[in-house]
Amino acid sequence: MTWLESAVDSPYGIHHLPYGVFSTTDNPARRLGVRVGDQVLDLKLVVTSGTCANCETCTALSSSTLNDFMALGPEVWSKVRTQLQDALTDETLAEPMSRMLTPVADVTTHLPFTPADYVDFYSSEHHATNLGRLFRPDGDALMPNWKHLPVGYHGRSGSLVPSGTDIVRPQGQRRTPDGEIVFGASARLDIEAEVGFVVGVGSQLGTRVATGDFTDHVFGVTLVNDWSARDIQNWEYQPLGPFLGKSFATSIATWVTPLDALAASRVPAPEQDPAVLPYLVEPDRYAYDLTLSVEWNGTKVSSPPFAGVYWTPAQQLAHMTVNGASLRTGDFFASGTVSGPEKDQRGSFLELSWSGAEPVKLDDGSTRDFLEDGDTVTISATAPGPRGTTIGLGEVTGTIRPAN
Ligand SMILES: O=C(O)/C=C/C(=O)CC(=O)CC(=O)O
Ligand SMILES: [Ca+2]
Ligand SMILES: [Mg+2]
Repeated sequence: MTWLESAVDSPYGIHHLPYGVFSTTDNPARRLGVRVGDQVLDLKLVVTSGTCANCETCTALSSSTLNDFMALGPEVWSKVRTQLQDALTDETLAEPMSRMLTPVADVTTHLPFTPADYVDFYSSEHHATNLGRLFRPDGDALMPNWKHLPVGYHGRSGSLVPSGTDIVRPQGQRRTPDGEIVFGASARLDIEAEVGFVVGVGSQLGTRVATGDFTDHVFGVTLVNDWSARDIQNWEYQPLGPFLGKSFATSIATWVTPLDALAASRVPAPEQDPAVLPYLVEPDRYAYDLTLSVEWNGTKVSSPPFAGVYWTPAQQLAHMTVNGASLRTGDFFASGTVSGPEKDQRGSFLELSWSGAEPVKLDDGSTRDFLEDGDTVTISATAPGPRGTTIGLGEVTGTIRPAN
């Protein structure tokens, strides 16, 4: 058991230990931290208090971004995680280590890693079916390729922002219902509740990553809100996919949950029919049992279940490298909007309000279809941890500011 009282029975207990980058008013330098209970453990102080003379791992842990540590690979990740768990349960270290803790309420968190490329998939069958109905009511809801490959698009990694960043309402072109082409602030600003995966270990250009090698490359998981301007998107997207309707900002949670922490949350992934091509077959097909929660101005409006998503992150990784495209440390790929079969499991407001036909009621008595200026959306998630514990993923939140 840990000596840190706030970590006992906490969704941020020693079974979790997510990594982030933080600073404080006293010390504005960005440094790596591990969240434990209601505290942040300063990894730079941990390293400097030890006797190690700049080994690769200690140098990486003294960095201002997770990239160097993520590049070291799964053996190092596991070793450091075990060492942290040992230290946090060693009573003799309680006193010296307490001096390396800062309350989470007193820190500012930043983007935890320097993003390389960013890819967003479209892997929830319920979401893709709903969007197909709403965007293309005259065609089949699912495109003919959808069950054969994880559909995705390249996003704009420079517009990934940390949780808490205000989101300025985007402006752009759209077509009015009368067919007029106009320019202005988006009137259909939406969210997408997603789960993101951070690549630690890269790969060589010209080679591919097998589904079974997922855990050799992926460091951890973080929640995503892929803000989407539906009016801009609906006019621009054919035939090359989303562009300016999504690239104005994508928010990510600032705590990265290591994959090791989610070992107990593995559950069988949905069966796939038709059978997939051999490069998408998984030696051990599993999903992660994360239940997301979407709050709109404090009202919980949805609980999207990630375990039901049709394409797994291992398949997404294999697909995005099957042509020989290389991976780099800091690459980030998101699941796509997570929507379940039930109405209160939909991961976007476009679906929840059925394009405005069924407004969503908030606890303050107001109703909404799309986002208004001043609205705040917070996405959080829980997962089962080992031995009956719970893991709480770091939340991703953002508030809408008026168009410039
Ligand atoms: O069906 C479409 O044309 C568009 C779909 C999306 O907007 C979804 C997207 O960004 C991918 C996802 O989040 O699932
Ligand atoms: Ca998306
Ligand atoms: Mg976006």
